[in-house]
Amino acid sequence: MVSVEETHFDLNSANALPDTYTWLTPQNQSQPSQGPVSIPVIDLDDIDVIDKIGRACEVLGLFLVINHGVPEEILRRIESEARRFFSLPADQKLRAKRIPGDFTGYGPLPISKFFEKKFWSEGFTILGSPIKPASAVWPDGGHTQFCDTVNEYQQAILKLQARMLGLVMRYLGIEDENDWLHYIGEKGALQLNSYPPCPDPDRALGLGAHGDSTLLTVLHQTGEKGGLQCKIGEDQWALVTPKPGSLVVNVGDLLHIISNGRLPTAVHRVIVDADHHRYSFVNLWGTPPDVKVMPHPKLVGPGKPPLYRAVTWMEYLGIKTKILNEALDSIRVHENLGDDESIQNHNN
Ligand SMILES: O=C(O)CCC(=O)C(=O)O
Ligand SMILES: [Fe+2]
Repeated sequence: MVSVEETHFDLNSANALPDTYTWLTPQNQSQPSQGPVSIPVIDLDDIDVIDKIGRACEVLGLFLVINHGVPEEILRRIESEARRFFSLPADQKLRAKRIPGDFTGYGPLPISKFFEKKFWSEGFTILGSPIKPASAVWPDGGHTQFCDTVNEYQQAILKLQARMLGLVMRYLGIEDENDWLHYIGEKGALQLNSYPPCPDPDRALGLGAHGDSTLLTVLHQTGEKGGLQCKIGEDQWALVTPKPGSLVVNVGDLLHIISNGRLPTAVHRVIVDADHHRYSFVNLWGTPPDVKVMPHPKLVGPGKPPLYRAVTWMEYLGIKTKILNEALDSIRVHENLGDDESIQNHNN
């Protein structure tokens, strides 16, 4: 039998793009279409922050946030721990290999299986405690520092996510925190991504187009070049140019559902570069296990039927891992606001 280690292709030492990674149409346009759209920068200290963050969520579903309160020092530490992990020899990283059906683990990003070609990236997903996968990688105690950093990073980002959710809820007219505090769980999933320099970046893709199964995703990226692109139209992508001190935030499917379709899920993808090794640290924040996510009662009413049925985060993740970009449609119970003719019967 061929072992996993033998079939593992090491992106970090490759000097040509294998066929399995080569997209037939150029993916990485050297001039990404920016169009008239620019990515909003939201200052959390801005006096009009509620309106600005709400509009950013409503228009594009993706923005940069500054004055976010996440200590610089924590961002530096997660970066250094991720570099320490990804620079390990392949066989050591593979000790935490993701087992099919599991979210946690190292390997190609979970959405890869939906795409015809492979992505020029490696990912390490941590849902729940990092101790088990990290101690498999570093059995001699080297995992402690990694786990402490992951936990601190997640705590800091969670605080930010909860603060931003409160602002967005107020924008939507949900003023009382008792009407939204139940969405806040202990922590989300953490996705560490590495995009090594690529020998033929125009024909490769770091990560294919998708929306996240989250309330809000908060992402910290390294370097000045960027790589993340946000979909702004049919085949039109805006580069999310990094801004020092900022974090990227995007609306995920859960918040889209809660907002009853008012806030769009930001569809995004990642392009790669010939020289620049980019990393991203993505906090995918969902709801507590027992919470049924559905259009918020305050956002439905006469002429505003609920567009989606209720799902828990885990149920939705399960659907997403089966049908990815069709997941939202599969739980849709009503086509459009006010369109009474279009009720879908999903019991068929
Ligand atoms: O690396 C990035 O900028 C995006 C990663 C991403 O979209 C994800 O992990 O869901
Ligand atoms: Fe994503």
